[in-house]
Amino acid sequence: MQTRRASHHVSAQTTVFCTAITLRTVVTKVWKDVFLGKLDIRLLVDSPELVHTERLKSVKMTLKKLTFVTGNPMKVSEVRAILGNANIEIVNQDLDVPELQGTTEEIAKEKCRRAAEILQGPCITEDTALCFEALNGLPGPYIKFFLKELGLEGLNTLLVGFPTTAAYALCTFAYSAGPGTEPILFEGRTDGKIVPPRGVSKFGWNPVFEVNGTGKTFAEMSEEEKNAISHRGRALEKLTAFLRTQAVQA
Ligand SMILES: O=P(O)(O)OP(=O)(O)OP(=O)(O)OC[C@H]1O[C@@H](n2cnc3c(O)ncnc32)[C@H](O)[C@@H]1O
Ligand SMILES: [Mg+2]
Repeated sequence: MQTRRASHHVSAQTTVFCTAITLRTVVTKVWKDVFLGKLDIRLLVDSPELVHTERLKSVKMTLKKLTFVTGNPMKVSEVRAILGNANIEIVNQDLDVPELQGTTEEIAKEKCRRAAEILQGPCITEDTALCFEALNGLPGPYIKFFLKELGLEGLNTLLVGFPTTAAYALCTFAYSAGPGTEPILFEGRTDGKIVPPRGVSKFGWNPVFEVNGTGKTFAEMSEEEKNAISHRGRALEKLTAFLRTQAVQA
């Protein structure tokens, strides 16, 4: 009788011990993934029911949420429309991130680095440049200030006397896996020319940018038409392809 009770006691202890070891292994693996940046900790909060690492990996593969740091609601709406069926939810954070002077790459990387530091987590940022061939690529990343000071007509006046009005729109997305990691860039470009304003003026310099081969400015296109050929659409194609490879390696 005593022997039976003792063996029962030992087997209960063994079960508790094994469960503790298993739990410890799972928890250690999850926190290691979080620490190494393989797993966004917010996924744990969003999906507390998923405690098995294999299932957590599959959550990462779907990349449900991505924080897009921007103060521009039109960018958010275009990105959401373009990513519509890519199974990625864009969460917008309007943080006041300083934009440095420099090349489009330097500006994009530094902005994303700072955004990830403020957020203490992964994020994407985006910079849009409008580059005039006659001006060796200027205003480029400084288009926001030129547009604000000169207006749509002024962007045309700027090119009077130059032999070409050729221009291109350049969109640079930067992705940071978290603070302390080097942002990765994804560029998209659309070629066109600067023309007197045409179409509905809802977003930035859309009315003065006529896309090559279409005879239309961005402001004369439907959202779908613009997104299919835009600098933003092309950059997002590269970003989503990258996110898919990340998921495969997870
Ligand atoms: O917070 P962020 O993301 O920096 O938003 P922002 O509005 O400051 O954006 P940028 O620094 O990239 O400046 C780009 C300027 O070009 C404008 N712009 C950006 N994308 C555009 C697009 O697709 N069509 C027309 N104008 C655009 C935008 O309104 C800004 O005036
Ligand atoms: Mg900006």
